[in-house]
Parts: sequence; structure tokens; C-alpha cells
Amino acid sequence: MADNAPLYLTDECIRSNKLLQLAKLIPAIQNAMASVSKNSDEVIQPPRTLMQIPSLSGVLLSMPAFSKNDDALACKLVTAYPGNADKGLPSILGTVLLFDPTTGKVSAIMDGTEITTWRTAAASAVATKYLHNGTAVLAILGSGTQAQSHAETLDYCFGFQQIRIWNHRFEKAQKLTEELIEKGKSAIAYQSAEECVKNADVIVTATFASSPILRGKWIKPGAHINAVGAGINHHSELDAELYQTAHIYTDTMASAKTELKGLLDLGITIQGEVGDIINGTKSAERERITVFQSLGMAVEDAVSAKLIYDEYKKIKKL
Ligand SMILES: NC(=O)C1=CN([C@@H]2O[C@H](COP(=O)(O)OP(=O)(O)OC[C@H]3O[C@@H](n4cnc5c(N)ncnc54)[C@H](O)[C@@H]3O)[C@@H](O)[C@H]2O)C=CC1
Ligand SMILES: O=C([O-])C1=[NH+]CCC1
Repeated sequence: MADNAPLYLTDECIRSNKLLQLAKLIPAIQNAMASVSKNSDEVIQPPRTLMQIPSLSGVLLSMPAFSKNDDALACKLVTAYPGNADKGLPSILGTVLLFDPTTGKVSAIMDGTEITTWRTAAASAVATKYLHNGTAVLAILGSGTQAQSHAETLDYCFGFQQIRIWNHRFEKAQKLTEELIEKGKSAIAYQSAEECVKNADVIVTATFASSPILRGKWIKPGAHINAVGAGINHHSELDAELYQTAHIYTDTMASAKTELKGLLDLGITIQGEVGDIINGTKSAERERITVFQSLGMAVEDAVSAKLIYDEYKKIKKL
């Protein structure tokens, strides 16, 4: 490889060299979420393009962003193919190009699956920190990649007494539960989503469900929900009653205007961005049911890619 060629960092390289560590990732994501909500040029993040391919049940997103504070300029191309699970491939596959912001030259090309997996869970951890009202019981609906990263990241931040897992295929919930138990966590698999979320303090939905898997009437007052999944339609995992009663925050209102149009058309109010609460311009109502409607932001990918690049250069003494 020529000396000035971009680095190529695979998911395996990122994993095995521990290039993305929660201790650095979570504060970086929190700063990025805060910056997005300031009226400043700290973050440039145009609305992403979301191209649906209905004949193949797939989606391709193009996500550029610049973070001045992190000196990070990047663009992620990411696909969501729910059918990949049957082919032994991740449902979410991505590639991130990291640029030198001063010249525009590509400094690294990275697989984007590891980045997407952990930065999404880190964003939920930040939202939970600012919106939660108790951390005894965590309930996760779904048992795929995001379910696993959310279990580990939220437990890392809050140390839950119990982690409950539900999946529409019970054996998959059992598998993730066993993996969590092997890592020393107190985890239980549930056959019923309703039982799984009963009296839970924090709930995560991370599936491709196209109709509600979580109902408002099942949830205790003050519970916090990180609504992460649902593919093309970001808001199909929670029922209308839940959206109507909850205090809802998202990551970026700019994307919400188009990607959550279905909710807005129902007259449902989104209070603002999690960054507004971090910045103190809005206040959380923790005694109410709160929802973090996660869409995913390009700036999260950019700061994650920069962390990985800097860490790689440090350990390889480049
Ligand atoms: N908000 C964000 O930033 C991000 C959101 N996502 C979304 O999170 C969700 C999960 O992604 P991954 O964990 O990577 O996928 P995955 O394929 O690893 O896991 C998907 C889970 O959903 C379950 N599932 C599939 N169809 C279902 C249905 N009809 N009803 C109930 N459960 C169903 C599967 O059994 C599996 O447990 C997807 O909707 C994805 O688009 C993914 C990455 C970032
Ligand atoms: O932000 C992201 O990377 C994604 N959101 C939904 C699928 C992938």
C-alpha cells in the first residue's frame, strides 16, 4: 500500500484492537448531541438521504457530517436489510469515509457496522442519563445486534439489577440472555413482551417490527423508553397511546420533520432534542413516561470514526 493511501479498518480490526471504547465514546456522543442542538457552526449535518428499495425490502442511507470540536469530517453509507439475518449477515451494513478536514483527502475507510452498533447504544445511554427515573430493571424488546449493544452499554452506565430480554422468537431471546449471563449479568428471557416490560424502569425497542410491540398501558409511570428500531418506519414499535401520553425527545429535529412525519401528522408533539436537555434549554419531566425516539445521526458516526482513527494511530505509533 502506498504511504499516502487511506487506512482501511475493518470491523474485526476495530473490535480486536478495542478501538472504540465506551469510556471515550459516550462522552464524545454526548458532546455531539449537545452541539447539534446549539445554534452554531460546531456541527454541520444536512438531512440524510434515505433511499428505499421496496422490491428488495432494503434501505440505503447517505450520512455526511462535520464536527468542528472533534475535527471530524466523515460520510457514512449504510444499508438496512432485515432479511440479512437469514443469510448470516448483519441487517445493518455500512462503510464510513473519514476525511482530513483541512484538505478533504480521505484518511481512512472503515467498516461501519461496529460504529453503528455502539454509537447508537451510546446515544441511548446519554438520553437515558437525562430522562430516566430509576435504573433497577432494564427490559429490551429484540435480541439482535442493537439489543446486545444496548444491554451492554446501558448496564455499563447504570448497573441494572436485572436485564430482561423478549424476542418474537423466544429461542433468540434465550440465546442473548445466556450470553449476558456468561458476561456476569443478571438476565432473564421472556415469552411475553407485556410481562417483560412490567414495572421496568428503562425499556429499549430494537426490532424490525412494523406494528407495535410495546403498548402504553403496559408501562409504569416514569418509565423511560429508548425507541431505536423499526427500519423504514421509525415509529412503528410503540403504539399511538404511548406516543400520545409520553414526553418525546429525538436526536435531531431536522430529520424528525421528514422521518417522523407519520407521528407529527397524528398531532403528536416532539418536545425537542436530547441535546436541548443537555444544554439546559429544555427540562426533562422524569416523573412522566419519556421516549427517546432515536433516528441515528451522521455526526455520531463522524466522531466515532475519528476516535477509532486516533486510537489506531496511537497504538500503531503512526
Ligand atoms: N436509531 C438508530 O440509530 C439505529 C437504528 N437501527 C434499527 O434498529 C433495529 C435493530 O437493528 P439490529 O439490531 O442491527 O438488527 P438485527 O437484525 O440484529 O436485530 C433485529 C431484531 O428484531 C427482531 N425482529 C425482526 N422482525 C421482527 C418483527 N416483525 N417483530 C418483532 N421483532 C422482530 C429480530 O428477531 C431481531 O431480534 C432496526 O430497525 C434498525 O433499523 C439500527 C442502527 C441504528
Ligand atoms: O443511523 C443509522 O445508521 C441508521 N438508522 C437506521 C438504520 C441505520
